[in-house]
Amino acid sequence: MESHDYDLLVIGSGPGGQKAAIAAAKLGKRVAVVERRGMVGGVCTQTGTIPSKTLREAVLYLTGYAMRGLYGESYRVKQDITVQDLLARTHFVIGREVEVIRNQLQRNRVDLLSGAARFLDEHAVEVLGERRGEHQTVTASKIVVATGTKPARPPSVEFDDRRVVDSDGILAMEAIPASMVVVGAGVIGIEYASMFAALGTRVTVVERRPAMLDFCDAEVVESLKFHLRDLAVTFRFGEEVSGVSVSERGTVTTLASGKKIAAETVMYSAGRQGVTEELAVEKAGLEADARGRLKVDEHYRTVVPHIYAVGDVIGFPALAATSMEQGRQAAYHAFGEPAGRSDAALAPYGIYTIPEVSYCGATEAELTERSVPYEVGIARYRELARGQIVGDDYGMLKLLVSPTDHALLGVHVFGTSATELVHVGQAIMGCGGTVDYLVDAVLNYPTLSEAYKVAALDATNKIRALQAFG
Ligand SMILES: Cc1cc2nc3c(=O)[nH]c(=O)nc-3n(C[C@H](O)[C@H](O)[C@H](O)COP(=O)(O)OP(=O)(O)OC[C@H]3O[C@@H](n4cnc5c(N)ncnc54)[C@H](O)[C@@H]3O)c2cc1C
Ligand SMILES: NC(=O)c1ccc[n+]([C@@H]2O[C@H](COP(=O)([O-])OP(=O)(O)OC[C@H]3O[C@@H](n4cnc5c(N)ncnc54)[C@H](O)[C@@H]3O)[C@@H](O)[C@H]2O)c1
Repeated sequence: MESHDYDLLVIGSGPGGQKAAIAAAKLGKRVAVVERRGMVGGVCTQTGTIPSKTLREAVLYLTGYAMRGLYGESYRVKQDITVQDLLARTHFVIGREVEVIRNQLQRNRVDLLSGAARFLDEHAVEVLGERRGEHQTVTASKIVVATGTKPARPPSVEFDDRRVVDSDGILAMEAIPASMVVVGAGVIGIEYASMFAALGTRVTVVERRPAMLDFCDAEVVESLKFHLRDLAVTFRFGEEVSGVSVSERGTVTTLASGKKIAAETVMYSAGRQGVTEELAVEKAGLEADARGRLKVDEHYRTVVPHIYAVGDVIGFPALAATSMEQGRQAAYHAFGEPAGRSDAALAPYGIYTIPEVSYCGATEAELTERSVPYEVGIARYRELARGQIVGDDYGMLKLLVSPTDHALLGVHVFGTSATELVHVGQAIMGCGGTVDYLVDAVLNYPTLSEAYKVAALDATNKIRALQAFG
């Protein structure tokens, strides 16, 4: 180990890279992270999770959307919302987050090397700085690749970062468009579609598949579609974009079916590509697949045992939360530190649409497919005092419960604070708890968490009613 500059070299400072670096530093290892200038914190902090979630918060606040149930449909905090209003908050949060990350790395004595990394061999990496000729070679006994993804850009479409953009380009928009086509109804597409719809943009979502977010609870997705349609979103499912033409007057998106859609802006959110091209992975004995992703084993080891890969560059589930955990697990494994394995089946999903969606555990469709019997318990926010107080009359929490042993099989939440609430159910499932705990528990009042008790009572009442038949 002593012959190398570092015990661990991490390539990429997104959530996966950060946690790998800090975990190794806490084990007393000499660690460095390589990151390009202006990208500290990764896609997560600079162009993905943090900006999109801050933008959403700014949209919710300034449009007064969440309060319209209380004060009426015309309620606004600010009449003419500008891009500057929205982006000011985003830039502020990004700046603060970058400071936090830099500080955490510094106080854990992790070196931050500025530049683009490229493998020279399986232990050596060249770091190319911004200026010509500015480069250094570093060696490490273990390496973690956490280089993430970038938006996939179909070669047939000309992105001009003004009228035809992807989720990176949308953050540099100059004005809020009156109309927009969103290509791809994945999580990114639907999150941005709902933000712009709340701002008053006429949004058309084009999706090749016949449905969206099909991994979520079908009833929740139905409710979400209903809400988005109510915000004037048009869905074109089962339709493929065949081309986009641009002129000074705007864009025209042509679908394979022959339909044409005129809009001020087109936002592509049709998948992402692993960032491995510039890394020269072949020099280290690695090979990326057609989508730029690296293959790993259950310990996040690539085919070269001292090189690990974590985060979006290894593909599904490609979330900030899972990337962080993979980073920590990889570092522990690399240095022989025992680590408990987190149960992937209990990793929650949080979709920051307006309204938001979150779930953990199984869906009804999965349980039906596996012939697992379940009972459903539902709580509607409009019947909760807190639901009334916050003006959410559409939210709901659904529990899927085993009628035999009362185990909690899944939690699905739609509406205010869904992404926070889901963790109560996750904790119960993670600890092998049952719905009976919720039936007997006393919860703060008035809260949205009370939904758990209401839904638990609903489920157990139904189970009891069935048992009456013997
Ligand atoms: C619009 C959007 C919204 C999202 N919202 C959410 C959300 O709400 N919740 C959630 O959990 N996830 C969300 N995600 C996904 C989340 O951002 C990713 O899962 C997460 O960022 C992946 O982390 P990572 O560690 O793989 O690295 P990334 O964050 O992808 O960062 C990788 C870093 O590696 C650097 N890098 C690449 N190549 C090199 C090189 N050769 N040399 C040096 N550095 C290099 C890049 O510059 C980049 O900074 C969102 C993503 C997008 C795009
Ligand atoms: N809240 C969150 O957790 C969150 C938020 C945003 C992103 N993410 C992560 O980022 C990743 C990338 O998200 P994404 O939405 O870009 O990718 P995705 O692959 O999930 O969705 C892309 C969609 O575009 C469709 N599509 C592709 N080409 C098309 C075409 N020509 N015409 C019409 N439709 C087309 C695909 O059928 C697919 O449904 C995901 O893995 C997601 O987990 C997570």
